[in-house]
Amino acid sequence: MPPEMTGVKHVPIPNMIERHVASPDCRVSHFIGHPMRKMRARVSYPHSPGDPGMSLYFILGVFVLCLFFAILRSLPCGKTRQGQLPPGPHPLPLLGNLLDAPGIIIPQSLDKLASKFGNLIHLRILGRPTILVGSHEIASELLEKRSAIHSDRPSSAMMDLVGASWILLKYGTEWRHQRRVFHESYSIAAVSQFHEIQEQVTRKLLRRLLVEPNNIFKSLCFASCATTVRAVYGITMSGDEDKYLAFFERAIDALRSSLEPGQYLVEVFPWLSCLPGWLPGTRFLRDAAVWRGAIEDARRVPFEEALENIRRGEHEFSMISATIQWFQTKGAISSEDMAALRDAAAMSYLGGPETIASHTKVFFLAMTLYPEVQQRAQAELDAVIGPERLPSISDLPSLPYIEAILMESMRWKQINVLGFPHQSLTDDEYNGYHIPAGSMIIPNVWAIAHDARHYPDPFEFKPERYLTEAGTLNPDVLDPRRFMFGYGRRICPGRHFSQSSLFITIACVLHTFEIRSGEDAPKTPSIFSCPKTFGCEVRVRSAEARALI
Ligand code: HEM
Repeated sequence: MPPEMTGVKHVPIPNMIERHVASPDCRVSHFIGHPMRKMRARVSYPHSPGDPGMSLYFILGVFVLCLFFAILRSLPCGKTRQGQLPPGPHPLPLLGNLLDAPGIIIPQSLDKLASKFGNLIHLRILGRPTILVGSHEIASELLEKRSAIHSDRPSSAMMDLVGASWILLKYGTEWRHQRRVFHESYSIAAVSQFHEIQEQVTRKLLRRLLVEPNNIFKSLCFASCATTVRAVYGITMSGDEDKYLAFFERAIDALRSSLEPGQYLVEVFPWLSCLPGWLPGTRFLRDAAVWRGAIEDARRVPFEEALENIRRGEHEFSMISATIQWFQTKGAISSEDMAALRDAAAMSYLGGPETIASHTKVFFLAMTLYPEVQQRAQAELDAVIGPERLPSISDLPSLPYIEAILMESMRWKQINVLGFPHQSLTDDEYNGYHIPAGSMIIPNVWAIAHDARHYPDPFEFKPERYLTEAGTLNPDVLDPRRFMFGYGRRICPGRHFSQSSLFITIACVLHTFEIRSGEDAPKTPSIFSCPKTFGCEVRVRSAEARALI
């Protein structure tokens, strides 16, 4: 992006924006007053009681047929015509390994599976072959080197029902278009345009920690959401009651509920989504209609507001304003451009804040348990930054110990023990094992992050593991950022943005505060996960530090 585009406050309004705001299928401004009520009013079930199109007998007939074929497809078999599948637990007829599914999001069960079957495990979940990959080397071979084969996403009937299939885009033209939008805003070169925003919001976080030292987790969530909403939409969030915090929380809850593993039979039998909503057992259809409203609000309302601000010439620099300028340099803006921008923005809004806040929380937990790490970090900050100023994102190369804390905070405890599933487009073979087309390939991030070959004492928080004796980053140690953001063509496009957000928060908090365990701090926290809340307090380090806040 040419440098003159960054920081520009007013851009001429392209006709496309006008058309988009006024377009009849984009009536978000109508929802602002009563978003949920209006969204719900729009949702209708595919078949009403009086609809003669589908009789109960027909539904039953289809059900029996599907059941028959599902049983046939799921009969236990470790071999296909094309070759031997990777080892794994025995699948049950019809259910496959569905009963193992809830277990695979629990580290202890993943450990058991890996010790029995190794680093490449085959399971049959929701009628499809699922390959769990427990080593970085295999994940990078399949998902990076062979990413032309394994870069699709599985579809989900529940995501379709809640109107969120745009989050799991198939590998194709639409995804490529959206990826170009992401690249334009979040590539390593482009992401520095957000540094000032990230630094400003971090200073606000420090002030809030000073005033509310006991409200740390709420403050972290607010800060990560405020950074994203400001950077993406150019909107400044006001406080805990801000509507964009509420939209975000509702949409995240909706997504979490609809993606709960093993919860919905409709994932096995997608045709169940065609049943009328009044039938007993179709509660999921009614829930989905409510969740659809929450997700659609988050997708459209802030986008419409950002466009309106641009139209009125009252906007701040943001991903939206910069991308629209970039579109203009290429010529006329198409409706596909605007849809790609809307969805890229919404994926940032829904994908960024929670992940960033969760890793920051892990950092706080580590500081309460490893005071010697905190002291060494503060010694580095005192020596490099000094008492006169706060750290900035450009200080990252001079603060290797802080960067090592960031890396260890990502590796030590995971928010999601499994990575995002990829789907194979064609058959593949790895190490003599057959990987059928349509397989879901899921990195077992928890196992990779605790692989003792790369990380001796994997359950200890040891930032020094990434450093040479001279105190510089050691390129021979596997950098957790190489797997925590996924792999290959589907790698997280927000990774550079996230790293600067995490870095500036860690550096500024350590520079100004001392983090201690609070009264209800866990004496021996679980080695597996980060507790939802834990006793933690912050105190200003010194009078000089207070003056900086
Ligand atoms: C610490 C914070 C974050 C972590 C750990 C993280 C992690 C991930 C992972 C593991 C994936 C799946 C990659 C794969 O399929 O191989 C992903 C995808 C994605 N992330 Fe992030 N993410 C973070 C923050 C962000 C932010 C801030 C944004 C946006 C600004 C973002 C946007 C996305 C998008 C759009 C995708 C989907 C990519 C696709 O399907 O092609 N993420 N992220």
